Amino acid sequence: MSDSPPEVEVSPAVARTAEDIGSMEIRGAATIAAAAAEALGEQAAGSDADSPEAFRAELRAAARVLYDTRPTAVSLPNALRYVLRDVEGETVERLRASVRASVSEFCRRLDNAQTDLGRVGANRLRDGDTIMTHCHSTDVLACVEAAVEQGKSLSAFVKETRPRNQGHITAEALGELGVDVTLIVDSAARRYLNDVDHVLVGADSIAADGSVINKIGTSGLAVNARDRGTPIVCAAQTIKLHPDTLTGHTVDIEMRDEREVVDRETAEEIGDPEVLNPAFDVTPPRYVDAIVTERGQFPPESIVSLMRELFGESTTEPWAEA
Ligand SMILES: O=C(COP(=O)(O)O)[C@H](O)[C@H](O)COP(=O)(O)O
Repeated sequence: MSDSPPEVEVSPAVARTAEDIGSMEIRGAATIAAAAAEALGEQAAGSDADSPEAFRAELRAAARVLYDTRPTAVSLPNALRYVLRDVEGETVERLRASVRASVSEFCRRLDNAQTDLGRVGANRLRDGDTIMTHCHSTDVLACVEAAVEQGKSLSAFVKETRPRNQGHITAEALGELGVDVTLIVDSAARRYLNDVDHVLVGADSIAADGSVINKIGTSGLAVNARDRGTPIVCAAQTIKLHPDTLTGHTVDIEMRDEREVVDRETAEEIGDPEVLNPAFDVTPPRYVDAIVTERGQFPPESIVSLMRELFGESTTEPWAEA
């Protein structure tokens, strides 16, 4: 999180996107990345800055407001960095055009990466396989969609994923793809793991040691899957690789409002206990069989080489790029 407030006001479009990310109206790491990039584009399009310096200051402020929404998905700072890195121009008009081109290029790459990743993931799935999912990941759905396009017939156990029930979104999306869906409560996962060929999860961030940071409950599912001998695959575009972890930084786990877990009235009825609501957890690499990216699949322990190739040794704050 940034440590000081933005020095200039941001456009209503940026403020709206930031609010929607914070409230999870816009959610999921890839979707957040695309929305943040597009918001920078809207900031540029609507700017009436009278100098290149003022224009750049607005972009920096917008990046900070967007960055401060949710802390765990690294796709957000990676997207901001990507868009701002290539912004060039001596006039406001040239800068504006440059931001818009950069946003389009970013969104195009994001879409292509998901399609390519889907094909890689689909190759791991066989006709007649059963998968188990946790939360809602568009990268996971891309793998399933590609497998279905290859003519494979699949079944799925879908964990509901308390407290926000993102599993319902997954159930609907898989059903539309023609997958035979069974919805289960989170605590039933272990019971059905013997009937499952692959656990498929997404990621909000992948650390340099290959740890997968994803929706709370992923690590427990992975440990159970390992115990049952069920392979666990993480589908994650390279925008989920967390470059700061190369230099030893840890990933900040978002704590959300306790009212997502229990409403005020019920809390009072049960003696008003302390409620903790972490949104994500960390799955150590030894519980993950493969990380599927648009660049191929990797054992988690080797992801560090790809990370170095893509990001170098260190990164700056996203707004430092503008
Ligand atoms: O944990 C979540 C979403 O959490 P939340 O609902 O709290 O945002 C998803 O598994 C990842 O973000 C990957 O999603 P995608 O593959 O779509 O990027």
